[in-house]
Amino acid sequence: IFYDSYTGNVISKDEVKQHDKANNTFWCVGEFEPCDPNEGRRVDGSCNNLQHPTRGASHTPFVRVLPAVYDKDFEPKTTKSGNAMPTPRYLRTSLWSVGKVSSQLFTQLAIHDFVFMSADVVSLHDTVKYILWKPYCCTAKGKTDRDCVQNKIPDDDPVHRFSDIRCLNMTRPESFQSTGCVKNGTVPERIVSSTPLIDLSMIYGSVLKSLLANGRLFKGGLLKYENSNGRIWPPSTKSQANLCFLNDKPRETRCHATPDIGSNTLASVNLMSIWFWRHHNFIAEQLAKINPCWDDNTLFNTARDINIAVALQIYLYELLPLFLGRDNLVRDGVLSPSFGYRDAYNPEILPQVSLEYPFVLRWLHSVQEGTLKMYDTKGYYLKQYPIVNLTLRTGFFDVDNNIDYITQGAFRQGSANIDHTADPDIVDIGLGPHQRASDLMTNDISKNRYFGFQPYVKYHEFCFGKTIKKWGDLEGVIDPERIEILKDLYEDVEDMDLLAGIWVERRIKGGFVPPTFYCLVVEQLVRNIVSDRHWYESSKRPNAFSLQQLFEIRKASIARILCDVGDKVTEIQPQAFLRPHSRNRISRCENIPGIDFTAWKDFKCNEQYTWQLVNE
Ligand code: HEM
Repeated sequence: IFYDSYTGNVISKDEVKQHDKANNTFWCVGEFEPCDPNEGRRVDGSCNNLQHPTRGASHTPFVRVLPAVYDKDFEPKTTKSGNAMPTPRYLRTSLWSVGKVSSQLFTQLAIHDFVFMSADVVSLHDTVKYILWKPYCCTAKGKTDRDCVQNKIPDDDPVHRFSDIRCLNMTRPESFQSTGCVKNGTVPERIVSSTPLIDLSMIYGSVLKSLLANGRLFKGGLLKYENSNGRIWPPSTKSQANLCFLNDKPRETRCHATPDIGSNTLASVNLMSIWFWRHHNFIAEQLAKINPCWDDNTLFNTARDINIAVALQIYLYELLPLFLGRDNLVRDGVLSPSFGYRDAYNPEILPQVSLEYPFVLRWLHSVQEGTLKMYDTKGYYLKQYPIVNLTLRTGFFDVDNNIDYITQGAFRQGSANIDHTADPDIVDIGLGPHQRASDLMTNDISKNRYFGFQPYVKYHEFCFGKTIKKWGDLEGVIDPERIEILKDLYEDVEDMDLLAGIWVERRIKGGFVPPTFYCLVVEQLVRNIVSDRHWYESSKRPNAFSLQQLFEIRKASIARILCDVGDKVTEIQPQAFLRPHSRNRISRCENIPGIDFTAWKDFKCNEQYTWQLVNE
């Protein structure tokens, strides 16, 4: 059955032909088998909501927490008085100091996991577009291409007053309008290729065909794998021309050919993808030992279901409470207060992502350290490497034991501190050799405007019910010295960009993140839980876990994953998102609890197997 990706309505073969002619079928048309209410989670995300089968699939619309605001022709809005807004780079350099301050609390591993959680619901084309497809935005040609955004650098810029760089490259976000699915002249609605729910899109992809071709081994429920230098890797592309542009050839050759090649992008996504890829196979092997008569399909589907549940369990119950506050998350319905089932499914809420959710996660760019530190297995510091030079460079991990040392560093090195300081590499290099210069956080403010987000004060009102009309109303929300800077930057408090407000807010009570960041992340997580018919804590979903199985999933931890599939990890601290300290000592893996897979023992299968053995 063919569906219009935007409206979700069934369309005819003739209409599909029109899209073929316009060369936009990939974006605008979804083709799905009829739904079976008893089927598990589909890779393409379709049929999650039985009344709206396309919702939950890729290339379907985001929701907006607040309606968009744009100027004429969907250009970014001006100030209340009609003047130009302050330039993104000027805002960034004014609101952030630059330097290196390590968190004494959180590890780099926590940041790796945050990036992986974000990557599950977005896709790389908006960045690839200005790196590869339209690299000319800062040239004269860029002035005439409507897709191009030229982020100006002021002449007195603290860094580039010493260089000739006066513009940072960017393109507008791809939308249903830009891809030709919806007519121009309507509010631009963002389009991405991942499925909107958190379902390990980076491992299994978002298209069944790709999973079958590039993922499944069709043996023992396993994902395809390769053995290189004694390590297990996801399958790699054999073509010289591949996405890993920064591989330092001829030594570095590896590039993943996984169902979603986005696994090659940021170093964090890459590492987490390698671990969760291997973790699928680890689970499948355990299940095969316990249930020797399970066929490949049963092993694969059960391993995938457990792998997704483990990822969610770790995001919700291990990662997020550390940053957002456990009590806050229980109060707001993100964490279940009990160990047992949680049946929160509501078919009236569609499985979608808010446009604001992945956007506000960009605040974490300020918590990214510029260098990855490398340690040996005994915790001796060896060396470090700039993380910005590892984007699209999978080959690096496969040489010189780098993956071993980087894995050790992930749980020993601090993240950047949560403060008013951003790492110099993140704000002046950003994309490494992919661009002459780039500032991730300048792009973030610029994207804020191209997404048409309402001003910060409107989101503050949405989240906390408090109207802010004058600078004085921000007392208690933002420190006075930050308000002083903001006053110099913006003509009026109501002009302040959403992200600028988040950047300077005081931390939330009981957690470490800005309150409006908290509000918009929680808003999405709750939507996720109630709109996902296959939510792992539910007792009513198809093939739901037994209570005993769910209790086992609750034991999952990032430390255990690294013990099971990390390279040369034999000891680690139990709470590996936190730096080791006296109550979180590095100890041997044998002491880290893990899932007991006998909870999945299939007695029918075992009876039959025993019977077979007896007869033989
Ligand atoms: C070295 C580290 C990192 C690099 C090189 C990097 C790079 C980028 C780039 C190039 C973009 C697109 C910017 C644009 O709109 O033009 C981006 C967006 C984003 N980044 Fe990062 N990033 C890094 C770290 C992080 C971290 C730690 C997080 C934590 C969650 C994160 C989350 C995001 C999110 C959610 C987006 C928006 C994606 C989208 O909406 O398509 N990034 N990043």
